[in-house]
Amino acid sequence: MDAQDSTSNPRGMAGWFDPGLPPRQQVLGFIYAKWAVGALRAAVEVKVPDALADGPRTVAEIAGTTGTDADALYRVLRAIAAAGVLEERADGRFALLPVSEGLVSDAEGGIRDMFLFASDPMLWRPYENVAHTLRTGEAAFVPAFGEPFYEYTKAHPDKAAVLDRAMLQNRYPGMDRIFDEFDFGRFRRIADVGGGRGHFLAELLRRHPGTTGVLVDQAHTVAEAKEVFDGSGLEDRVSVVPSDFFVGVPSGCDAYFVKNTLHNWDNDKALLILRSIRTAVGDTDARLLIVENLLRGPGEWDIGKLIDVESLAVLGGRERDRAEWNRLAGAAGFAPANEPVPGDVALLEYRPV
Ligand SMILES: C[S@@+](CC[C@H](N)C(=O)[O-])C[C@H]1O[C@@H](n2cnc3c(N)ncnc32)[C@H](O)[C@@H]1O
Repeated sequence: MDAQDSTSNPRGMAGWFDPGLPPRQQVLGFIYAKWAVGALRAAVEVKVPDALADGPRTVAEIAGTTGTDADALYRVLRAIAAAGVLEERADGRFALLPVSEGLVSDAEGGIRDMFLFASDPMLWRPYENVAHTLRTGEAAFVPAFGEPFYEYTKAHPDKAAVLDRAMLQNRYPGMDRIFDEFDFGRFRRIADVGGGRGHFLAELLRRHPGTTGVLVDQAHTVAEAKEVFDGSGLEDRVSVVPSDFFVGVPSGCDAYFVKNTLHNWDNDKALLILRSIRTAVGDTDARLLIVENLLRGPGEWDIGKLIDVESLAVLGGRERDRAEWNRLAGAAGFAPANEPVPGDVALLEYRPV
């Protein structure tokens, strides 16, 4: 078995250990990731991948395009190449590799915005003080930025834009499997609660021409939904409804899709969101469709267990296993209606009771 297999490696991230060190020191290999991410983030910020999009370039050429110091740039690029993200050629030119092509701006299937969000100080600085969260239970984001994450992004439009743009790229192979396997076509009207700018709702509507959709998110986020829907041909099939999901969500839908959103919140807050949905469902048979990491059991490798610490330290949120989801949904008045497989992103269907 490949030690770096992200889905089934029984020893977690053993591929990050440095076998060149004595066993008691090998965990220092995790620190290499910090060095690599810091260098790569800088290169992505100044758009080195864009400068290489049309082919290999010398450091002088890249420094000219990106407006950077050639010596510092060379050292950063050399480090990134050593880490396997760029190619450093014998003739002194640097080139993109398949793993760096997705870091070019607007690359098809790319993840530049997601990479910049995930390595942004918003998500980075809480990691400087996860011990605060351990000692107090409070998200480390709060002492670092003076307020909770979503209040901070509401007050800082530039940071909200970093988040919202990243969510357009919040897409993994597990999600494609869900789109392919789950029959969304059986619904007439689907609400995407906390649906960001509507990227997923647009894809659902495109795949299922018989459905209509309701995009539900904060006013400043749905204000940008026109970027997704204008000119898409879907304009007549979508309603955009700015709402605070703690207060209420629109009724009249036969499915309420909530993706990568409930994990942002602790059980008390997540329950409020689910109760808003349950109120909207009323006495209909509308379904609750939760898409989140579904945690595997004790001792098993699961990337969701690492994401859980980010949810905890940044947002005070949590990833959950099946029993936790069922308890939460049950408290809001929903019963399980399918049997998703843990260990990846999963769609949990619930019916109202
Ligand atoms: C992590 S994002 C997920 C976005 C999208 N569902 C996805 O998977 O890409 C969480 C979303 O919850 C929204 N949100 C946060 N607080 C909210 C509130 N009080 N009412 C409605 N939406 C809210 C955010 O604006 C954001 O779009």
